[in-house]
Amino acid sequence: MSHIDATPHVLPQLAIFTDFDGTLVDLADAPDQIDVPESLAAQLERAIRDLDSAFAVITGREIADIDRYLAPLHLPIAGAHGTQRRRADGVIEEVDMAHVVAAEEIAHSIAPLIEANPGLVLEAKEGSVALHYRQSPELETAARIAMEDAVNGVTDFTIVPGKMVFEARARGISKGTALRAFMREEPFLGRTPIFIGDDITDEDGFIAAQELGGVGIKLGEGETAARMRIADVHSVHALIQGLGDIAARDRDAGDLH
Ligand SMILES: O=P(O)(O)OC[C@H]1O[C@H](O[C@H]2O[C@H](CO)[C@@H](O)[C@H](O)[C@H]2O)[C@H](O)[C@@H](O)[C@@H]1O
Repeated sequence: MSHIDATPHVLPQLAIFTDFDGTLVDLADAPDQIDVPESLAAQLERAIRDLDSAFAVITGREIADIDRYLAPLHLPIAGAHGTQRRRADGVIEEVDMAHVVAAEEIAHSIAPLIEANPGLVLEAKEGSVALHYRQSPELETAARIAMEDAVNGVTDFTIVPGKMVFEARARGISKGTALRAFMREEPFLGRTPIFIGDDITDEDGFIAAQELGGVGIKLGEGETAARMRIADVHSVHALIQGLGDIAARDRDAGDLH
């Protein structure tokens, strides 16, 4: 008679990194119109406890935005595409003033286009700029040209296209550099990184996670470097909760031996 080993497999200790818009919350018509489920913060808090706090948000938004949407949580966060970073010990790293000034100059150059086209939305962030055309898709080309002109006027900035948005950020900074920085620190150090995201700006995060022995998980369709895919925001919530449950199970099993 064959013997089936019923012992559950023990997962490596994971560090979970996730994007915010389109991954933790569904997309909306404008940045301030997202619907954040009331239960989300509590649900994340439970999973994060089970993951020994090895959980961070890596987003294009500013840190303050995520704090507001996930209150009362105060997570490790990389904001503005890696320009800002709050470490797990709560310390917020200083943003390079040159990047702050360059982003202000870009926002200033774009301002006349916004005044002439109320359907465009400009988000001036600390060290990066987003120009949204979701409400006026016919202005995509005008938005791209205006961003290119503005970025050409400053040193060392680049444009990353996102979902109905052109984002300007400093060269050499990305979600990948942010993930790598977290992975050099406790409580992430030595763990296996997983990065979950939905957009082109998340590709650097997928690549970094995979180069560090982990996995990128892409939500939805489209070309990607990520090795795995997930269907929707609801499944992301379920995945995070499930990984937390498994981490708790493995820890309890370890305690018994
Ligand atoms: O890295 P993320 O957390 O995905 O942030 C990327 C950008 O997300 C936001 O814009 C996107 O979501 C909006 C709300 O759903 C949507 O209206 C817009 O079209 C999307 O591009 C945010 O406003 C940006 O600052 C982030 O960089």
